[in-house]
Amino acid sequence: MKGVLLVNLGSPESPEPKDVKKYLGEFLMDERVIDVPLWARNLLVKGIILNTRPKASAAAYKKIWWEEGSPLIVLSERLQNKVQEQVEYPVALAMRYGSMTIKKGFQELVDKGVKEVLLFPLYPQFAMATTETITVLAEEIRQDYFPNLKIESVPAFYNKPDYIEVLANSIKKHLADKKYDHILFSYHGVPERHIKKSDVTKSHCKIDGSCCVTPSKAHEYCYKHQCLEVTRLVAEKLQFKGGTFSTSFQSRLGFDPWLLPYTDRTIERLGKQGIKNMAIITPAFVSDCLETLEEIAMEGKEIFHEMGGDHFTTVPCLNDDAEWVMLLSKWIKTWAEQPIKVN
Ligand SMILES: C=CC1=C(C)c2cc3[nH]c(cc4nc(cc5[nH]c(cc1n2)c(C)c5CCC(=O)O)C(CCC(=O)O)=C4C)c(C)c3C=C
Ligand SMILES: [Fe+2]
Ligand SMILES: [Fe+2]
Repeated sequence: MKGVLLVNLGSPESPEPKDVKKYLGEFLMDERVIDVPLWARNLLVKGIILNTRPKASAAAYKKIWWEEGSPLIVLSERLQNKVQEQVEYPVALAMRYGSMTIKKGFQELVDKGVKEVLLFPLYPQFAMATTETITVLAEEIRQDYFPNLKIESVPAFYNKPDYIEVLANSIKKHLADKKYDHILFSYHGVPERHIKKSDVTKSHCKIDGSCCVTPSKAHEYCYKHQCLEVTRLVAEKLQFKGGTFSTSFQSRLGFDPWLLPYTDRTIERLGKQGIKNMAIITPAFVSDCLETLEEIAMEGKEIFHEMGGDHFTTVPCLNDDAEWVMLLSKWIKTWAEQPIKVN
């Protein structure tokens, strides 16, 4: 039998500093997230970040936490349940970090008789810190605990026409009665170094403003290219006029150069330039989370108002949107009809 494992990032068990510290410890000690040698990662994460950040992060989590739990987890569960209603194959949910492990997800499927799994990282764009860390860990778990299980992974789907259509429809629906002079597409950032490490050609990605628009094999794994493509394709679909939309990158951590321009500075600049009404969409996330509900909808809004802006609208992530559920279900059914292609 076939089955599906949806995988998202994960969240702390609670918004208390001790749980946030535990979560950040697992997340940031991942060599594909903070990609420095182990001794340096230990020093940076265990020596510095875990002694300073959990308190502030916990305060941020407390502002967005729901009665049912972390928005990211609750919204991922709603998505899983709705997809399960549409497909006949078992659909399980796991998180890369935290207690809802990939191992438990595989076990749940195996217990239902599943022998072939569609591993579905819930990220439209490829990144070493998201898609790759999931597929690598899933393969290790398969080898160690489920050697007979066959796994096929879903690659980044950033440019699939049906995905762009669903995303565009959701934006159109949410902005129908809103005032906006500018739309900002804000994606989670990554250090520039990650882009270079993922460059399969080893020479294409110079992050010079032109490599991402010059065709290359590197783009199959270029996070920046894939983000820019989502902006371009959605803008084309919704016929946004040039100059009325732009792209930026949020949530940087540490002192390395991250992808530019930064979202907070872009919001500030737009406000200073006299934009009075702005809308912001966050297509790197399929579920609303700390980064959209706090960093954008609260902090971003505050920056914009401080700069003299009037209306600041945030478009929700796809979450459990009906068209998104239909699309995921369609992809799963199409996959299930083909012989499995093991990675
Ligand atoms: C597109 C998805 C994501 C990428 C790429 C990514 C990279 C990345 N993130 C950090 C550090 C942090 N991220 C944090 C939260 C967070 N990150 C993502 C997604 C991506 N991260 C999500 C969905 C969330 C929210 C999780 C939730 O529980 O709601 C945090 C924790 C919050 C905080 O303390 O600010 C950190 C830290 C790095 C270093 C990185 C590297 C490429
Ligand atoms: Fe992150
Ligand atoms: Fe690129």
